[in-house]
Amino acid sequence: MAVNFPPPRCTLSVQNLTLFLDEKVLVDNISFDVHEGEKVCLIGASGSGKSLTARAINGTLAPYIDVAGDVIVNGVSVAQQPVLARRAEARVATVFQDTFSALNPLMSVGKQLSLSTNVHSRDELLALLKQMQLKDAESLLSRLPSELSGGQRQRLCIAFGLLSGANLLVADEPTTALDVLSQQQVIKVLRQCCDDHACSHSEYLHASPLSLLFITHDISVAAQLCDRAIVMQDGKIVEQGALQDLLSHPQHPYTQRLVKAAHQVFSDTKLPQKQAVNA
Ligand SMILES: Nc1ncnc2c1ncn2[C@@H]1O[C@H](COP(=O)(O)OP(=O)(O)OP(=O)(O)O)[C@@H](O)[C@H]1O
Repeated sequence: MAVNFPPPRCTLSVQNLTLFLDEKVLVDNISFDVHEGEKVCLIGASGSGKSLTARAINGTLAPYIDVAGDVIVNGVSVAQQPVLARRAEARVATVFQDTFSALNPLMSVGKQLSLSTNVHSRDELLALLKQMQLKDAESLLSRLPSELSGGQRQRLCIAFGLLSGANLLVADEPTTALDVLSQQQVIKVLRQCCDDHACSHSEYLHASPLSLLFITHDISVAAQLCDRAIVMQDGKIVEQGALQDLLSHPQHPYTQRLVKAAHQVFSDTKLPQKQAVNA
């Protein structure tokens, strides 16, 4: 007898979102959903509106930007709500390209983790860092953020984000400033957090499957991580669908250019498969 599973829950629903500055439309009537456990990328050129969309989702939009439409996180309408006004279930974990803006430069990593989270004992902190694939965890705890590599800092920021208990992680260009090996480590951690629910083995992290909105201008990085892609150009969504479909049959001229450029980088015309990250 066929078993009917319930459809996955919608973690994030962006509905006809428009962002204006005075008369100028910066993000133009965009709509998309992210379901529980999904890894979705928002791809577009610089200035296409990706970061503004991320800020509307996580509640950090500048107050002078006008908002129309809605953003619904775990069933709660939050489009007009700044982050500090949000109920716990509508909080969104966010990691940015600039890790220094998220970390206190004058406080050791261990102290920051224990002050801003419920993880206090040294053993618990060490276990957490291990989950983030951070080696030499003992020594990391006593270091300042400036004494970590960019990739280590980015994985630390992912840990901070997830420790908030959020089930939605928005990662805004988290690998852009990193070298290729550090990029791979960050992608591997994000994959584990989403796919294997590795983080949910810890009582300190989210209990339900994590959904990811991964923001990038690089479709070849997105291809290593995400299932679905939303392509933005000039504030509008021009195409969305399964990432592998977009890679093999891009419809919109902008997506076609993105895919062609990515194929030129990988001269054998094969983009990296998601599994390659596990190698
Ligand atoms: N706080 C702001 N005030 C005024 N205009 C803004 C603000 N933030 C972004 N913009 C404008 O909105 C448009 C979209 O910017 P956004 O930062 O969302 O682009 P992006 O796709 O994230 O680009 P990048 O990949 O370079 O980060 C741009 O024209 C930008 O100049």
